[in-house]
Order: sequence, then C-alpha cells, then structure tokens
Amino acid sequence: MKITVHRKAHFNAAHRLFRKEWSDERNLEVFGKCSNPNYHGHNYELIVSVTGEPNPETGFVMDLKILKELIYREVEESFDHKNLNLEVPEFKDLNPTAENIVVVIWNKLRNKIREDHDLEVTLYETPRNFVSYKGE
Ligand SMILES: Nc1nc2c(c(=O)[nH]1)N=C([C@H](O)[C@H](O)COP(=O)(O)OP(=O)(O)OP(=O)(O)O)CN2
Ligand SMILES: [Zn+2]
Repeated sequence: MKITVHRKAHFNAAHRLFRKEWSDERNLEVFGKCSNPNYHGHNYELIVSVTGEPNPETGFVMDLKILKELIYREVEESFDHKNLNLEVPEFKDLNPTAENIVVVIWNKLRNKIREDHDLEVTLYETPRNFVSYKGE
C-alpha cells in the first residue's frame, strides 16, 4: 500500500526572465513583464510530495518534521528573500522560470530522500500559475 505525504512551504524571491543575448525589446516580447530589467518578486508556494509504503511500526511514510527541516535547509535557506538571478548559483546561467526552479528544487531534494520513495514537487509562482515535476 503506497501513500503520499505532502508538505507545503513558501519563499519570496525576485527574478528576471531574459536571455542576455537578446535586446530588452525582444525579452519583453517573449517574457512579458517578467523581463523587467529591474527585477520583480513572487510569493512562491511549494508542495513537496513523497510517496512510499508506511512503516508498519511508526505508520509514517516519512516523518513530516524531517521533511519540513529538509525543505528549510535545501530550499528556503537558499531561495527566501533572494534575487534568484544574482544570488542563487544554479540560476547564474539558467533562466529562473517556474519550470527551471521546480527542477532545481527537485534535484536538491531527490538525493536527500530515500531511494525507494517517489518525489514530486509542485511550485506555484502565482496563485494561478503553477508547475510540477516528478523526475520524468
Ligand atoms: N511557462 C511559463 N510561462 C510563464 C512563466 C513561467 O515561469 N513559465 N512565468 C511568467 C511570469 O514570471 C509570471 O508567472 C506571470 O505573472 P503574471 O502574468 O502576473 O501571472 P498572474 O497569475 O498574476 O496573472 P493573472 O493575469 O492575474 O492571472 C509568465 N509566463
Ligand atoms: Zn516573474
């Protein structure tokens, strides 16, 4: 029997979507207002979902307190109140789109979670725009 446990978290961060080899006009055409050269912020909401068999002794798939601390260490500490383009090394040469952010987060968490557990990460960039990734 497999069960999925979910933990929500959030971080606030600034970003700019752009390609440096393109003009500001071209970036505006493709990335819209998220290409503002002076950056802008989002309140990102994160859902980390871990699927596995519950341990028969504890009833836990994974201790949610441990998952909470893991998300804090791996995601919130590095991303919260940061400029993703300028302060988070993973985005030095990678456009911080919701798609790229969710993959970076998944990769940071994957090797910290038991191999026999499945991992899916869902990231809300705005209340209506969200992406999810499960490593496929
Ligand atoms: N495939 C993607 N498309 C877009 C991304 C992205 O990361 N992946 N990002 C953006 C912007 O960064 C942002 O998400 C859009 O902001 P906004 O248009 O303000 O979104 P809202 O949900 O607030 O817009 P409403 O019009 O109020 O619904 C754009 N595209
Ligand atoms: Zn944006």
